[in-house]
Amino acid sequence: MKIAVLPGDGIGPEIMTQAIRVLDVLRAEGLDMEFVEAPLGGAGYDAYGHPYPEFTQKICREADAVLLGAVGGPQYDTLDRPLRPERGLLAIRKDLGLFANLRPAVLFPELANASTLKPEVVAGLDIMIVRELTGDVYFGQPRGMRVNENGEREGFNTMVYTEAEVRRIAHVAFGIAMKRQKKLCSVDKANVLETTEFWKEIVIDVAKEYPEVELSHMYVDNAAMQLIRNPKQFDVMVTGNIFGDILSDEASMLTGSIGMLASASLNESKKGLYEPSHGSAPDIAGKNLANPLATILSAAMMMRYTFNNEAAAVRIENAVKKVLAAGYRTGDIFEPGMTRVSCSEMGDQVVAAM
Ligand SMILES: NC(=O)C1=CN([C@@H]2O[C@H](COP(=O)(O)OP(=O)(O)OC[C@H]3O[C@@H](n4cnc5c(N)ncnc54)[C@H](O)[C@@H]3O)[C@@H](O)[C@H]2O)C=CC1
Ligand SMILES: CC(C)CC(=O)C(=O)O
Ligand SMILES: [Mg+2]
Repeated sequence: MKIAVLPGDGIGPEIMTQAIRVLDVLRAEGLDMEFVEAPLGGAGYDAYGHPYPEFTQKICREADAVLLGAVGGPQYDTLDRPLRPERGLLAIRKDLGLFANLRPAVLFPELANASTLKPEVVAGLDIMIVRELTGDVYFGQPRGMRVNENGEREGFNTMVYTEAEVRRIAHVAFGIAMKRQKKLCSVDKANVLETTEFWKEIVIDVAKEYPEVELSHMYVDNAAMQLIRNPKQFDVMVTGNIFGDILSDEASMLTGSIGMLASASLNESKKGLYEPSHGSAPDIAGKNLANPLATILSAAMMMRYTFNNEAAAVRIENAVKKVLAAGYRTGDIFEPGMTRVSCSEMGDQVVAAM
C-alpha cells in the first residue's frame, strides 16, 4: 500500500505524526505500507511556490491513497487567490476526481457528555453525511471580483451542478443508504436556488433505482436546525459541496468536537484522500494541543474504503474507543474528572491501546 502523506499546515504536522505512529503499529506487525511525504497548501507554496506543486501531484497520482492533515493559515491570506493553501486542497480534490466526501458523525458513547446536546438527544448518534466534493460554488465558473456596469466593485461565484455530477453522488448516497437503515435525506435550497432544484429533480429520478430506500428532502436551513433539535432523525444525508461543508462542521459538535470528525474523499475507483474535517487550527498550532483522533479515525477509514481491510479499521477504532473509555481527553473534549492529555500523549495512548 503506497500512501502519500501530506501533513500540510498549522496543526497538520502534529496530528499527522500521531496518525502515522498508529499506522506504524500495523506496519510493524507486517502490513505492507510505504509512506511518501509531500507538501500541500502553504507548505507546498513555501517549498515549491505552489499550493499543489507538481512534486506533490506526481506522488499523489502514483499513490494508492492519500492521508492529509490540514491546510491554511493567516500568513497565506494575502497571497494571490490561486496561490492560497485552500486552492491547493481544491486542486488535489479535482485532480484525483474525489467527488464523494463521506463524513461520519458518530458519537462515541464515552463522549456523550462532551456533546453540545443533551446525552439523551445524541445517545447512539450515527449519521453519514455524503457531501459532493468537486462541484458547486467552490468550483463553478465564472468566479472572481469585478466592477459592474454601475461602477461598483462586486464579488461573484457560480453555483452549478451537471446532471452527471448529481447522478454519481446520488448513486453513492443511495448505495450507502442500502447498507444502513435505507433512509436518505437530500438537503437542498430548492425553494430559491435553481441549481439545487435541479439537484432535487435528479435525486428523485435516481431514487427509482433504489425503491427500498425511503427518500426525503429538506431545505438546508431547516436541516441545520433539525441537526440540533433531533439529530437522530437522520441516517444518511446527501448534499452539495458548500451545504455539506457547513452541515458537517455543525454535526461534529454533536459528537463532542470537530477534532473527532474523520472523512474519506473517494473517486470512481475508490482511490481515496483521507483527512480530518477540520482545518489547520492556527489558534492552537505548534502547541501540542490539537485532538489527533479525527486524523487517526481517517486513517481507519483509509483501511476500510481503499484497502478493504475492515479488521485494521476496526482495530484502530477500537483503540480510540478504549482510550476514551480510559478517560483520556484532549482539551476540546475535556470534562471534569477526565485525564487531560496533549496531542502527542493522545497518540501515545492510542498506540498503547493498539
Ligand atoms: N481541510 C482543510 O484543510 C481545511 C482548511 N481550513 C483552513 O484552516 C484555517 C483555519 O480555519 P478555521 O475556520 O479556523 O477552522 P478550523 O477547523 O481550523 O478551526 C476552527 C476551531 O476548531 C478548533 N479545532 C480544529 N481542529 C481541532 C482539533 N483537531 N483539535 C482541537 N481543536 C480543533 C480550532 O482550534 C478553532 O478554534 C483556514 O486557513 C481555513 O481556510 C478550514 C477547513 C478545512
Ligand atoms: C478549506 C475548504 C476548501 C474546505 C473545507 O472547509 C472542508 O473541506 O471542510
Ligand atoms: Mg470545512
